[in-house]
Amino acid sequence: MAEPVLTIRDLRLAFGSRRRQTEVLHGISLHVRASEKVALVGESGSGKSVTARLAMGLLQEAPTTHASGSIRFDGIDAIKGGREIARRRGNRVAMIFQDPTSALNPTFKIRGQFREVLRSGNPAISDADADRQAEAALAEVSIPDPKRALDSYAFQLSGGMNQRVMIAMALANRPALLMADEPGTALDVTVQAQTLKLMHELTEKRGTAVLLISHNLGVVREFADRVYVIYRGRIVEHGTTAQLFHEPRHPYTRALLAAIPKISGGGLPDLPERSPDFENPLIVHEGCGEPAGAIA
Ligand SMILES: Nc1ncnc2c1ncn2[C@@H]1O[C@H](COP(=O)(O)OP(=O)(O)OP(=O)(O)O)[C@@H](O)[C@H]1O
Repeated sequence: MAEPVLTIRDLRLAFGSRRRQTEVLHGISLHVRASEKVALVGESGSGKSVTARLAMGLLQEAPTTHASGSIRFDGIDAIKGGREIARRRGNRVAMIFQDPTSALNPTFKIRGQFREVLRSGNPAISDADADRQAEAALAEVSIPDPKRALDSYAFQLSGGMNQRVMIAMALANRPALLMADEPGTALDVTVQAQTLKLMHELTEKRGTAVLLISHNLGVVREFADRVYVIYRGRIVEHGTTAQLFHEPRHPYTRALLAAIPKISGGGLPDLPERSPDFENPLIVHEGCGEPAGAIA
């Protein structure tokens, strides 16, 4: 079996001063093997993002952060070598965030940001070569006019386009591991589903390992090979995706499964079939209550 690209053992994290600390991670252990797709699932505040940020070397330098345990990526301990891990970001390990538009720099065009990413993997790359690679990468994520996208600012592109740009950038240096923190949750559900599908296809093609962070077990069902369920800073259950869905053992996993929205195909039962007429708000459709103009 392939060696893990990421191994986290007994990870503990507390925030606060030396004298007064609050522990938020109470001994997390998980691993991700080469080419494997693993999900870390739990509700808001359970400790998913801080685990990923520690693994990316993004948190441990802060004076109010107290981390112990081990996070090994590429033979480097991220707890001790935060700077070294951070240096490798975008090269051997990359991250995709929830909101692509705010993750991109609003003051630079996509072209400049893409060149910077490619240069972090290959400092000697020329502008012309970087642009060629960027165009090919954008075409691969189905951006219709890559040249035009490169000459745009993030705010000129839709959220869905920015998410594709982020995926193209994250995978541009062929990282061994991609960490995706709730990708697309800031966008609508259709775009979120497309984002996950695209990410799945590209990482599958390239053999990139993925750690997907999500609060929604429904989202990870199609995506992940294995799932870790995190609850209040502890892994309460882990197993293959099929095991977890068919035989959930922990009550919290069962509660997460029960929270998956069910689409039965029958539509929402209590709503009238016709939607309100926004061009003629005074016309009241059956079941919609008072006309807009009637509200004092
Ligand atoms: N910089 C910080 N200082 C103090 N506490 C923090 C800090 N960052 C996170 N926390 C706390 O750590 C806990 C875990 O936060 P984390 O962001 O990892 O949760 P999460 O599971 O990713 O939730 P969400 O889905 O809402 O992002 C929370 O109680 C949060 O308030």
